[in-house]
Amino acid sequence: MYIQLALDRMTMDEAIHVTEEVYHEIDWIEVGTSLIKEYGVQSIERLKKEFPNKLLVADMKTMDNAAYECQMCFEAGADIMTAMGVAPNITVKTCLDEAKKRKKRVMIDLLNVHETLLPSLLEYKEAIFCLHVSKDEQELFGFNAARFPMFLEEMQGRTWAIAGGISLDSLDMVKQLQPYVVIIGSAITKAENKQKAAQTLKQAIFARRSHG
Ligand SMILES: O=C([C@H](O)CO)[C@H](O)[C@H](O)COP(=O)(O)O
Repeated sequence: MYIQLALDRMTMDEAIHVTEEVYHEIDWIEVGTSLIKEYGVQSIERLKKEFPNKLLVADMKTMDNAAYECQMCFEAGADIMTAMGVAPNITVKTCLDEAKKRKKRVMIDLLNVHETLLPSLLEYKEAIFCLHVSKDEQELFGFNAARFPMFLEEMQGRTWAIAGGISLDSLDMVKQLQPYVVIIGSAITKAENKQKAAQTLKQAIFARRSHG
């Protein structure tokens, strides 16, 4: 199980500082959507420059304009980009094609994907799927991704990630689900002692680390 650190709602300097603090506890770095919106693709460039040895995920949440957005984020240094599963199928497919051309990958965010749409997305065997509970659902409804995860059966045999309000409290449940990637943002980035928070989370995960 890999740990992906999600960097959101902070300045670029804070993002770099947090990553330095927890560098040894995490595997992948996510340039959060909020950083990309606030600072543009320079946020991707800067994080790749600072941390060239970590795999970098650009949380573009692409909904349209796939070729252009892929070019922007991959040229800036992203190793993986995210596309929304609810986007038109041609958009998702174009992201996968663009990624393949460059030997990069796409994470398909299943946020708000209806079960009738899922089968067409599961055709993309090379994708990483992300079971995601949104920030708004977390903050306004108290949901988190480990509590009522959807599409677990469908994820069997696939490469998949889980995201949305995951913390030490929900980690036992996450471990049982055995995702390929566990995406953690606020539980680390908003903790008073970020290094300690990341260390504790990693120790809890490492106790049953199965691959990676
Ligand atoms: O994708 C995310 C969210 O939509 C905000 O852009 C976060 O990366 C994801 O939710 C992980 O962050 P936490 O929920 O704070 O753990």
